[in-house]
Amino acid sequence: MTDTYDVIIAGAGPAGGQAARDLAARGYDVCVLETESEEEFPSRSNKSTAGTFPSTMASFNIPDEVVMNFTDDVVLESPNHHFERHQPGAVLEFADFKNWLVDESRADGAEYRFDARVSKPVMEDGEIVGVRYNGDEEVYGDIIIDATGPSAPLAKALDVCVLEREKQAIGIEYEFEGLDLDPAGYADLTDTMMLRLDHNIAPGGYSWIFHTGEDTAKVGVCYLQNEAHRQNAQSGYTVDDYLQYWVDTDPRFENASRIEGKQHRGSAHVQLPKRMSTDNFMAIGDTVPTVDPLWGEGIDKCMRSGRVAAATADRVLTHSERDTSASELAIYDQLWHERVAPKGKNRLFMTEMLYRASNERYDTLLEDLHRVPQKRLNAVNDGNPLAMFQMLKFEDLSILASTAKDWFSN
Ligand SMILES: Cc1cc2nc3c(=O)[nH]c(=O)nc-3n(C[C@H](O)[C@H](O)[C@H](O)COP(=O)(O)OP(=O)(O)OC[C@H]3O[C@@H](n4cnc5c(N)ncnc54)[C@H](O)[C@@H]3O)c2cc1C
Repeated sequence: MTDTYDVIIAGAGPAGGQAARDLAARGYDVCVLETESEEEFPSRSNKSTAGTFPSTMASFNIPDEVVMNFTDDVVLESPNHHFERHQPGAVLEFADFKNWLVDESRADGAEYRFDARVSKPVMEDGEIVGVRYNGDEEVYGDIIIDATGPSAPLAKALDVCVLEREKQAIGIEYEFEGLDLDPAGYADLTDTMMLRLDHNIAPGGYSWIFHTGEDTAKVGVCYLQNEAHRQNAQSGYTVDDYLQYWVDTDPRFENASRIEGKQHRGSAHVQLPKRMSTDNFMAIGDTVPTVDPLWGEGIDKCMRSGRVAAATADRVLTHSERDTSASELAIYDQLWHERVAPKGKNRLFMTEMLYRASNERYDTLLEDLHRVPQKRLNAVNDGNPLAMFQMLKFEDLSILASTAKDWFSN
């Protein structure tokens, strides 16, 4: 077993798996270190609802075999209203998807070491040249990529990204059977992905029901422990308690039961990254962090960050003089802002405003959505400031002012 590679990747999630896939396909020696055991992979890291859209499926050639259910529409719910939009999607079986990434990259020659918990960088003359894992084992590479999600042991040690506790979103999800997907008074959730804005269920965040076929669905809650959460929180409630409260009070769950062993939980940081690379090093996926602030779409973004990191590595490694210095790898940061999270700042600002709004404002927002032209909705979703401004009402000025105040004081 060689212990020196072109690229070492810590973490076999969507970001690390995709980076390994692209690099192996280009003929580089790649080694992926994953903390979980191969037999149970993914276990703790099987955290995602894994709702995706056709553009992701096509861009990364994701096969139908890892899809649990193809959906037709996206539904937004507030306490008393809903808004439906035709937007095809696919709910993946996240575990199968992660294993598919491993198989694909392995087929092109990537080497995987499971049961390999990365703890810190191996440094030489102030630069990372390898990683330490499982206590005292070491492996070396020209480029090291941290793709371990929020644990980020290498990025933290190199001071590349500082993940803020205040910006950590936590999520919990169960898979259910026996759901009533089309009761009177609610949207028909058959073949849909539904997101609900309701501080009684997810204070400072949102909840969801993603249909996975017949009478089954993925049902979850996530929120940031921010000011909006504190204002609306129920004393002593954990994220699990909120999900239980929803299940106990919503008639759609009256005859529903949890599917044994189908529980997913995890976290991601919703914040703007400052930098993502340094000498011989790039941080990708939720290590950066990369997840879309507004709707928590992380798979597409993380795979795209893996892809632009692989393209950057390819660019610097093809030179006969391999220059993997910070200034050469900074192209990754540039590509990230252009191709992974364009208008990231605007979308983050919009998200912070959205979660500060009241339940009553969520109701009026959803009523308004029926009247807003599709083109403008697309522009809002793309983070267009003018389109965002056009959605505001007079009563939003105080939210706008407090969001702006916090934004500029941080
Ligand atoms: C509850 C929940 C629901 C979500 N729903 C959706 C959704 O519907 N659609 C969507 O697009 N996104 C969703 N996301 C977001 C998406 O899952 C993440 O953005 C994405 O998984 C991040 O990918 P990643 O590769 O950066 O990191 P991760 O998926 O976190 O993968 C990191 C990998 O690194 C490994 N690892 C960790 N530490 C170490 C270490 N020290 N050494 C070695 N290996 C290590 C882990 O075991 C894991 O395999 C959801 C997230 C959560 C938590």
